[in-house]
Amino acid sequence: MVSVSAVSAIATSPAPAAIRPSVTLPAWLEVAKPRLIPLLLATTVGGMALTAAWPLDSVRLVCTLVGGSMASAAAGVLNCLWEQELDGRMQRTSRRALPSGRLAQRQAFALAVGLTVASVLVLVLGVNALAASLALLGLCSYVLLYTALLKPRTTQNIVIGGIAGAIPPLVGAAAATGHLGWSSWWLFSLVMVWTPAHFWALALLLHEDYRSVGIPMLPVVKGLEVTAGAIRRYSWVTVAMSLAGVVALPSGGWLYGLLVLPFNARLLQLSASLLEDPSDPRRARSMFRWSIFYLFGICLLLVLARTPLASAGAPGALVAAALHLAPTAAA
Ligand code: HEM
Ligand SMILES: CC(C)=CCC/C(C)=C/CC/C(C)=C/COP(=O)(O)OP(=O)(O)O
Repeated sequence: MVSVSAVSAIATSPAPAAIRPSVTLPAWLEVAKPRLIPLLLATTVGGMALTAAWPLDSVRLVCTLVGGSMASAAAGVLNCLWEQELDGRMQRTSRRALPSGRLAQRQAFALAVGLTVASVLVLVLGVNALAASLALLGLCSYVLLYTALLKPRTTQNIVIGGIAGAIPPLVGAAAATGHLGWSSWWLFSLVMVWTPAHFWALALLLHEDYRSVGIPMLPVVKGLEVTAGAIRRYSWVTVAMSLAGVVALPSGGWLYGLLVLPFNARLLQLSASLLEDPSDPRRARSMFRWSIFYLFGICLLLVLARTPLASAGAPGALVAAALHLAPTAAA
């Protein structure tokens, strides 16, 4: 896998073929796409923090994160297997373990099966059947819906295929409570509307690579301006959706609502800047990086909102303190 720093190189280098990953991972680890997993787990924890069952006991928490990581890793390996030939033809991915022959297909397949079985076992035995089923649904929707069906066919591949990446919050909520409340669907929706700004910013940097292999990503088919316009619109939708977190949280919504504002302001600023010059790789790169920081930030705020201080209803406490002080001041 190519790291973000390699993405930087893509954006600035006139010869993308010369790009090297900043860190070379062992082949078996690389195919599991490990760099994506921390953010997928952060959204899983976000899904948990939205439930009344937060905080979870540590065994359940650890089993969910281990099982979720293994399901995501299995999905990554299956994606690499499915796209082995395509990856070999794209400059960004041609050095991946399968196309470059560092890992045999049979070994990768055994790894994917092993990870899937282990993930289901950990989730069923350590969490519950709903969390296990949702993790399997996430895996299947990434591999079958996004990778096999949509990616080679439509510019809306990542909009509909975004379902896969939005499932981890549902896994988190299911792990916490055994069912899916509307607040878990809120975080699911937020990740879905966040995905276009995240991915199309990267696609602006990589559009020539996608064009060369005929993958109909939005900038390839509709051009850079249309893509930047779409990123701008989805950024607005993401901002609007993020604000609903104030009511989705069982407590501490006020703190979340306050602290999410700078994250949103920066998202809108970067999307406006990108629209001014969609061909500027620095702007696209900033947008891509912020998208990742943004979603981590949202999940962190959801957890912060459920800390005892925030849950105590601090605005109420502030008002009470002010009322208490007022007579003293008047006297
Ligand atoms: C359809 C949905 C998505 C698509 C098409 C997509 C696509 C991509 C691509 C192509 C990369 C570059 C990978 C590389 O360097 O090889 C990337 C990076 C990344 N994606 Fe996404 N993504 C999607 C959704 C998500 C979701 C839901 C998350 C987590 C919640 C996520 C987290 C990340 C992270 C953390 C990176 C940076 C990896 C690094 O440090 O190298 N993505 N994404
Ligand atoms: C619950 C569960 C297991 C959910 C799985 C979610 C999951 C693994 C989402 C990954 C989304 C993603 C990073 C796609 C990469 O696009 P790409 O495959 O087009 O990127 P590439 O060109 O780098 O291969």
